[in-house]
Amino acid sequence: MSSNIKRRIVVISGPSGVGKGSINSVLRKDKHLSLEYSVSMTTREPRNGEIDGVHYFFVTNEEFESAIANHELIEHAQFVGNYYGTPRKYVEQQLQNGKNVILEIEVDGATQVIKNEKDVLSIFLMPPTLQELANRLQGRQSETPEVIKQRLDKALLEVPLKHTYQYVVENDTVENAVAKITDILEKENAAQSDGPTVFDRLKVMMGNLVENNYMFFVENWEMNVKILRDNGVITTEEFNDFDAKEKMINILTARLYHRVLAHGEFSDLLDRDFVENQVQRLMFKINFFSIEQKFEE
Ligand SMILES: Nc1nc2c(ncn2[C@@H]2O[C@H](COP(=O)(O)OP(=O)(O)O)[C@@H](O)[C@H]2O)c(=O)[nH]1
Ligand SMILES: Nc1ncnc2c1ncn2[C@@H]1O[C@H](COP(=O)(O)OP(=O)(O)O)[C@@H](O)[C@H]1O
Repeated sequence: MSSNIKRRIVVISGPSGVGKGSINSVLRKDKHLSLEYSVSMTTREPRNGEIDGVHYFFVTNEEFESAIANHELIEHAQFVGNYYGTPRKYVEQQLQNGKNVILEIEVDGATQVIKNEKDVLSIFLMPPTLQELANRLQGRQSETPEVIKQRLDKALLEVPLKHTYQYVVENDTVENAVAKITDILEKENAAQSDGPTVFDRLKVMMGNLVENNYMFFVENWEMNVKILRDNGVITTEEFNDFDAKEKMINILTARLYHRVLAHGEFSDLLDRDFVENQVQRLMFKINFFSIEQKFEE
């Protein structure tokens, strides 16, 4: 394992039926990602084809409640009438074995993990539309119509919480979503990349774009920030630390990367015309009169 690799707890959440299981089963086949899947404990009944100890540890309410009492779970939550929880021992073992551990858990549990565990990488999966989510849930034929309705209602409560995750990834196709999540893991040094990541290549392209097309705005921004320093709005140290060109490149790269993760074809990030066109719009979101940047989507 090279020195800069940092193994992580990878929390992947998203509404029931969005495609978490489908995506995770593809990700886990990619050995270079070193992903181990945390098998959760649940009181839900097994679905057709689900195997105890593989898909879940299927337990009774009493067994689950004693696991809580014995502090055997990293987190737990109730979801549409059943308990779900992550056994601590396996996660800690896998991290010690130099593996990343995927926790496929709902939002309440994810909030506990993000709060209590260190170095968590959190990803929220979104469907292209709510109708598509309903189609997938119905298409899976794993729940009764009543439970499907309950799960769709729960989805309407979970989707607004997606911005509490570091990354929001749309599952339009499993292939596109897997490409995005693979790049995130490599970008976050949770997995070895055998060359520059898409994020790295986008940042180089963005640097060329800013140098060739936007230096007028960089210089203008530097002058405005100098006025802030002269008027005592910012300190000399803040002024000296401010590099408008680097800040613009970083802002534009991060915003475009996150925008395409949430809705778009991942390979477009390497298409110069696409990037140039998107940057023209993103430039309007930069506040050239401040060093703090607050983006509203
Ligand atoms: N908090 C928590 N949620 C879990 C755990 N395991 C599964 N879940 C979540 O519980 C919800 C219901 O899971 P499941 O009944 O398998 O339905 P699915 O989402 O349609 O696959 C999903 O959002 C899962 O991500 C766990 O260990 N802890
Ligand atoms: N990108 C996708 N496009 C169309 N159908 C999908 C996609 N991803 C998953 N599905 C299907 O949607 C249903 C729910 O997927 P699943 O992985 O069980 O979701 P989750 O684990 O999030 O509940 C399954 O029938 C699966 O085959």
